[in-house]
Amino acid sequence: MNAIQDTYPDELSHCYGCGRLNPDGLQIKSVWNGNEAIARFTPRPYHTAVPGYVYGGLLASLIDCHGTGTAAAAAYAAAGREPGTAPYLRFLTASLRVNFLKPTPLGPELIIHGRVKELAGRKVVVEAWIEVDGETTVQGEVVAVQAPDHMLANLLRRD
Ligand SMILES: CCCCCCCCCCCC(=O)SCCNC(=O)CCNC(=O)[C@H](O)C(C)(C)COP(=O)(O)OP(=O)(O)OC[C@H]1O[C@@H](n2cnc3c(N)ncnc32)[C@H](O)[C@@H]1OP(=O)(O)O
Repeated sequence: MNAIQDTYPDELSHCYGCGRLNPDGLQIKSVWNGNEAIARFTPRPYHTAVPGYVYGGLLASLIDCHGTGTAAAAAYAAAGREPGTAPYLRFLTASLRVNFLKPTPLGPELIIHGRVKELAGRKVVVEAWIEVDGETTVQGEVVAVQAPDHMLANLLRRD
């Protein structure tokens, strides 16, 4: 199945965390399975906090962009629409909460989970957590709000 980020139009694909057109970014890929979205990410050696452990800001970014990706995938599913079709359901982070439960080891692949807690109107609340070697090390919540029409219209205008 396609990652939701691969269905975003080019103009909305430059985000540092999840833009497929940002060569310097993290290029997070969130795959929706009908119940939750999963992303996989293997931190690089330079994503270090202290030797052997992942930098917390990176972990927060993973929760952030996987949260907005989960929101988009869930919103398309709830509307019975094909992901990536216009009018675009693209979400911005209104609020991001991250709890670092234990240090996250640097080296193994991280699995980022996203599940919808609430979906109503333009707002989706997503609970997300990061699992590594079968343990949850980070837990968070993202309030994602659908990008207002005027913002999208500006970005999608082709001169
Ligand atoms: C540019 C296109 C990009 C499209 C491309 C986007 C790339 C995305 C990237 C991934 C993530 C990021 O880094 S995004 C970058 C960081 N985030 C931002 O810069 C966002 C800056 N903030 C904003 O632009 C605005 O505050 C918005 C759009 C998020 C919300 O403004 P709004 O559209 O006027 O929303 P509003 O009608 O007041 O509220 C809608 C619902 O959301 C709730 N709500 C609003 N803010 C909050 C909040 N902080 N915490 C809890 N809930 C909130 C309201 O109570 C309401 O719930 P109810 O009454 O309906 O229940």
